[in-house]
Amino acid sequence: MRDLNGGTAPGPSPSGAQTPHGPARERAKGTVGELGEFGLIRELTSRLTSTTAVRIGPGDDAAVVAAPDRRTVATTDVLLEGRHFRRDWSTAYDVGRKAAAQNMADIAAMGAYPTALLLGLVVPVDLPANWPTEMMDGIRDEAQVASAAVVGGDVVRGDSVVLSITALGDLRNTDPVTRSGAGAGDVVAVTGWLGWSAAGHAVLTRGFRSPRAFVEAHRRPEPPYHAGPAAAGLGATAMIDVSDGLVADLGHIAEASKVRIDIRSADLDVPAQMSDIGQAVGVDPLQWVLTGGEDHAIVATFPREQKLPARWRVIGEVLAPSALPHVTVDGAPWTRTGGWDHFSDDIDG
Ligand SMILES: Nc1ncnc2c1ncn2[C@@H]1O[C@H](COP(=O)(O)OP(=O)(O)OP(=O)(O)O)[C@@H](O)[C@H]1O
Ligand SMILES: Cc1ncc(C[n+]2csc(CCOP(=O)(O)O)c2C)c(N)n1
Ligand SMILES: [Mg+2]
Ligand SMILES: [Mg+2]
Ligand SMILES: [Mg+2]
Repeated sequence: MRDLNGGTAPGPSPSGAQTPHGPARERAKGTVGELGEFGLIRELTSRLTSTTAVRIGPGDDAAVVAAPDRRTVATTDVLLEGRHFRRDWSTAYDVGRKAAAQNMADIAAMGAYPTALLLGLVVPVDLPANWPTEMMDGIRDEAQVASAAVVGGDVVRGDSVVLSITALGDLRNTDPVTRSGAGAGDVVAVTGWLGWSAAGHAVLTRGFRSPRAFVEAHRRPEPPYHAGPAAAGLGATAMIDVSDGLVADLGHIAEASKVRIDIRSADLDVPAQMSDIGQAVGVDPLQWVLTGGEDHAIVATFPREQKLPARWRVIGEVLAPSALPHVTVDGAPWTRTGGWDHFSDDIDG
C-alpha cells in the first residue's frame, strides 16, 4: 500500500547533509556529478538556439513544434560509447554533430525537412562537465545546418555515455518517399559520400590519425540533407540513407519493393587516396564503398527517363526479382557482409 502521507521520514544522517536519496557525497570538481541533474540541464539548454517552428522549447513538460504539413515525420537513433564512437577518437563536439546528422539523415531520406530534435542523454557521474556541453554545441550546430532546433530531452546517470536522439520533420506538402516504391526499370542513384567513414574508421582502428579527410569523415559525416526533399521533387520512387552500408541498405529497398537491385561497381567513385589507404592496410577499398556505413549518403531509385542533377551519380538499376539475391554487384551475388549489423560477429567493431 502506498502511504499518501509520505511514508516513513528518513532519519538524520550522521554526516548532516541530506538529499532525497541519502547523504550528499563529495562530487569531483568540474564533473556532471558536481553540476547535478538540474545544473546539467541548465548548462545544456542555455546553449540552444531556436527556430520559428518552435512554439514552446525546452523548459516545460513537453515542447510544441509547428507542423505546417499536418503530418509529422519521426525517427530515433541511439549512439553508444564504444560502439558508435570513442571519446579518444572523437571530440564531444564531433559526437554531437554525428548524432544529430544520422538522425536528420533519416528525415531527409523520407523526403522531408528536419524541424526538431529531442536528446536522451546518459552520462557517468564522473564525466567532465564540458563533455556534454560541447556535445550539445555540436548537436545545436548540426541542427542549424538543416534549419532544425533541439526542443527537449532528458538526462540520466549511467555507466557509459549514450545519446538517444529523436528527430521530427515536415514533408511540406510532398509525398513521403518510402523504401517500397522501386520498380523494375528504375535507375539507382546516389548523392553524398560512400566509404569515407569506413576508411577513416580503418585508419583510427590502426592507431593513426591521418589522412585527415577520411578521419574527419568518420568523426563528422555530412549528409546531403537537401537532396532528400529534392529527390522527392524529382519523382524518386524509393529512398534510404546509407547508415549500415550500400549493399545492406539497398537490400532494404529491394526487399521492401520486391525487386532485385544490381550495382555497377565501375560507376562507384573510389578516390585515389582511399585506394592508398586500402593498400596500406590490406583492404580492397571497394569494400568500404560497397559496405561501409555512417556517411549517410542518400540513395534513391528514379524512373529511367528522369534527368538528374549533376550531384547524383547513377550506380545501378532495378530489375525484376529472380533467383539471385536482392542485391547483386555486377550481376553476381555479393557473398560478403553487406554492411553493419549490431548483432553480427562478422564485423570488426
Ligand atoms: N526497437 C524498435 N522498436 C520499434 N521500431 C524499431 C525498433 N528498432 C528499429 N525499428 C524500426 O525498424 C526500421 C528499421 O530500423 P533501422 O534502425 O535499421 O533504420 P534506420 O534508422 O534507417 O537505420 P540506422 O539505425 O542504421 O541508422 C525503422 O522504421 C525503425 O523505426
Ligand atoms: C568505436 C566504433 N566502432 C565501430 C564503428 C562502426 N559503426 C558503428 S555503428 C555503425 C553502423 C551505423 O550504426 P546504427 O545502425 O546504429 O545507426 C558502424 C559502421 C564506430 N562508428 N565506432
Ligand atoms: Mg535506426
Ligand atoms: Mg536510415
Ligand atoms: Mg543500422
